[in-house]
Amino acid sequence: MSDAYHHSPGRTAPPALEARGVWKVFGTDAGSFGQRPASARAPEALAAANVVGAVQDATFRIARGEVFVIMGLSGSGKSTLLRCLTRLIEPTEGEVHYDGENILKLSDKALVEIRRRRMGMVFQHFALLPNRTVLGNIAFPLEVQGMPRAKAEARAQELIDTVGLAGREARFPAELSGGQQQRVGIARSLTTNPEFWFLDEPFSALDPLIRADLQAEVLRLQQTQTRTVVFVTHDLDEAIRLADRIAIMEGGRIVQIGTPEELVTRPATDYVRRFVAKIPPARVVRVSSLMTPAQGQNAAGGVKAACTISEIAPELVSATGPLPVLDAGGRQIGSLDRQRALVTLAAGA
Ligand SMILES: Nc1ncnc2c1ncn2[C@@H]1O[C@H](COP(=O)(O)OP(=O)(O)OP(=O)(O)O)[C@@H](O)[C@H]1O
Repeated sequence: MSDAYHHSPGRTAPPALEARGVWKVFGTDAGSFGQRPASARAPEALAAANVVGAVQDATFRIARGEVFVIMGLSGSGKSTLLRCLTRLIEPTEGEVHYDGENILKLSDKALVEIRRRRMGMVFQHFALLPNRTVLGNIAFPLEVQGMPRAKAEARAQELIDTVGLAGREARFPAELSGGQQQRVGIARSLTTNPEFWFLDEPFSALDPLIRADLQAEVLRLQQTQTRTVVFVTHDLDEAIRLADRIAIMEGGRIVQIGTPEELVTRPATDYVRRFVAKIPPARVVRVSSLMTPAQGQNAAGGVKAACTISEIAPELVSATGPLPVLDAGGRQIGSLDRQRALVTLAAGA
């Protein structure tokens, strides 16, 4: 995750990916839906007409390198929205721009090309090729692109090491645990070095420890090779761990988009408030939000502005006065009142 997005989410760079007024409705054709006035698109009107508004008027921008998490209860429209973004499902209405180009206007051929070269995808249940080894599965997308097998396998080997599968390259999918299979899926989705990485509930079927391992893996990969990531989950804990920003969906609509800190400290609706109620503020509130700006000399020690209050708990406990706050480069940009930070640390704990 890059610090820039915590401070000014989505505003510093031109959007890598943008959805404008995206709708996906089931139960009517796009033509007749397009003629509906706004009043006939309200949730009650859709329900009365027996139309499922799986995604309703989704509009957002995702900055390059951002981890954007789509979260919501089962049936809220997360998967459908993700599939609209990749055009695995044809939206009923709206626009989806990659670097300013609307992919809904692309020919099938151009779309396949953009998916192969620029997008990587991981799903909860996706088919590994049963007759290919781990190495063969991971090399597969490159072979599809026409890369000679030996070269593709050399690249695959690098990824095997990256995702911690070294020593298992000759195994077949049936000989792997669920967590290992997901690691193969992750590696396979990254062989082409995609700029955009889409993950749809990739860890939901795994037990909590393996799940935490793989979340850490995603964060580690993101630190070494930054991509624009769209991650779908119904697990708020996972969302908070991974996200620069989270979009919360309810009944097909995005009800709030914000950093984890914004959602916890300023929930826009009761629905969001109930979702985030169990999250201790210290886990999401950043030092930068509580500090008083100050220019100082090079401080001998201090805490990073981008850290959460939980992350600096040891420093807070041992400090005797205000703590210098440092930017990523180690320059002092503020001062943190210890008492104020301790109040946040205690809240909800
Ligand atoms: N092909 C389809 N035909 C009709 N309705 C559909 C279809 N696909 C999805 N829906 C409906 O659209 C809504 C959103 O579904 P979606 O799968 O996107 O939700 P979700 O938030 O991803 O749920 P989950 O967490 O359970 O996967 C649901 O009401 C679902 O029943």
